[in-house]
Amino acid sequence: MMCFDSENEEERISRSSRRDSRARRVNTMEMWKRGTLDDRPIKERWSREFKKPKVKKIKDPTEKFDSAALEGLVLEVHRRTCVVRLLGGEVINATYRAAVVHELKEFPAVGDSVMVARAKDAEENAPYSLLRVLPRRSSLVRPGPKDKSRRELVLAANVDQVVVVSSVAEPPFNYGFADRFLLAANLCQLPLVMVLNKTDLVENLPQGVQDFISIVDKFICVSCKSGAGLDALRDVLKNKCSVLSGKSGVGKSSLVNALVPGAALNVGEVRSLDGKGRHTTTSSSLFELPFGGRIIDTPGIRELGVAEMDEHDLARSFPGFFHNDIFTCKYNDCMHLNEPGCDVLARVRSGEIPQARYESYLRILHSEN
Ligand SMILES: Nc1nc2c(ncn2[C@@H]2O[C@H](COP(=O)(O)OP(=O)(O)OP(=O)(O)O)[C@@H](O)[C@H]2O)c(=O)[nH]1
Ligand SMILES: [Zn+2]
Repeated sequence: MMCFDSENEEERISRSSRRDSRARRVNTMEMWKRGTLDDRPIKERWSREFKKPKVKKIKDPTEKFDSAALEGLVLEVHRRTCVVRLLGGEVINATYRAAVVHELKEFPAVGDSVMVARAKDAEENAPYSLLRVLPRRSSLVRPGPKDKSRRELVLAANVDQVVVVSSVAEPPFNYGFADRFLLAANLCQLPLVMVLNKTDLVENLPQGVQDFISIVDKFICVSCKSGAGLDALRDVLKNKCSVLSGKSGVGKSSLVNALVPGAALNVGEVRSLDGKGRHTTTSSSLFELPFGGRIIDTPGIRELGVAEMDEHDLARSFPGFFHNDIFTCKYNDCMHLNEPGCDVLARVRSGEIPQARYESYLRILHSEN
């Protein structure tokens, strides 16, 4: 007895439409043999659009606006609005419309330079609209495939360096977090600076941490409590735009407060029940440093939901494994685990690739989420 549950029904329909298209092909063959084949391009013969062309008018996002567009810097990004500081210093809210986002294939990110304007006949307190995101000099992008709406998630724009704040104790050094930022920074060709906070709590750095900092571009040991290392950190941040990230509890707020008097971030704030803390998923904040430069305080890559990289992409593009992206392992799909002819393993054994870098790769490869 046949059973037509919904799944079978679907299958049956798809099978029959396959049969139809096969029938059409057969007909075409017949017509060709008989010399009655309509040889107009397939578009002309079949397509509804061709018969009734629909010309899609691309809206000019500026048409409704005054020519007096103003330039500004994005300080925060929310779901539909962003906080922009205009060149004149005024801080405003600008909404970004789907059309703009569609045209840019991109959402605005903290650190972007943008053009905003008010609608032509708007009142004084009407909101601004975002017209354009000016070209980016660099950006920190979440590693992994683009998400469903096929956009890259830019964590911060126009940045010079990525600064990861970790604590050496309480909570202990978080390798997974550091790995992800090291990967993201390397893939975006941005230098990574590791800030090790709470050094007042330990005599010596644990061996694992020492190994890890050997593969970052720069590291600075600080203590917000004693003030040690803060001057060295100021030197590193001076006149640069740095993305700052750190897991909860490592002392990032204490650090920002020490660097930007008046930032008034809550230290040791009670966190929400879900444990994810006070950050909303898309916002970040931008702070001007009193000694020159700025910092962008971003929620972590993990908090943003890591779109896992395809593991073969990871094996091919892991920073520091291959020169000029030339894959030198014997097998194309080598994951550098124990495959014969693996050049990465050979160079880890010879010391050319630091063991810590290889371990960072393994941690990302085997991480879940
Ligand atoms: N011993 C020691 N404690 C520190 C240091 N820096 C910060 N702390 C403490 O670490 C705890 C967390 O500090 P916060 O600045 O709130 O850490 P955070 O990373 O901003 O954490 P969230 O606000 O949860 O994101 C607080 O109790 C601080 O007093 C330090 O250098 N040494
Ligand atoms: Zn390999």
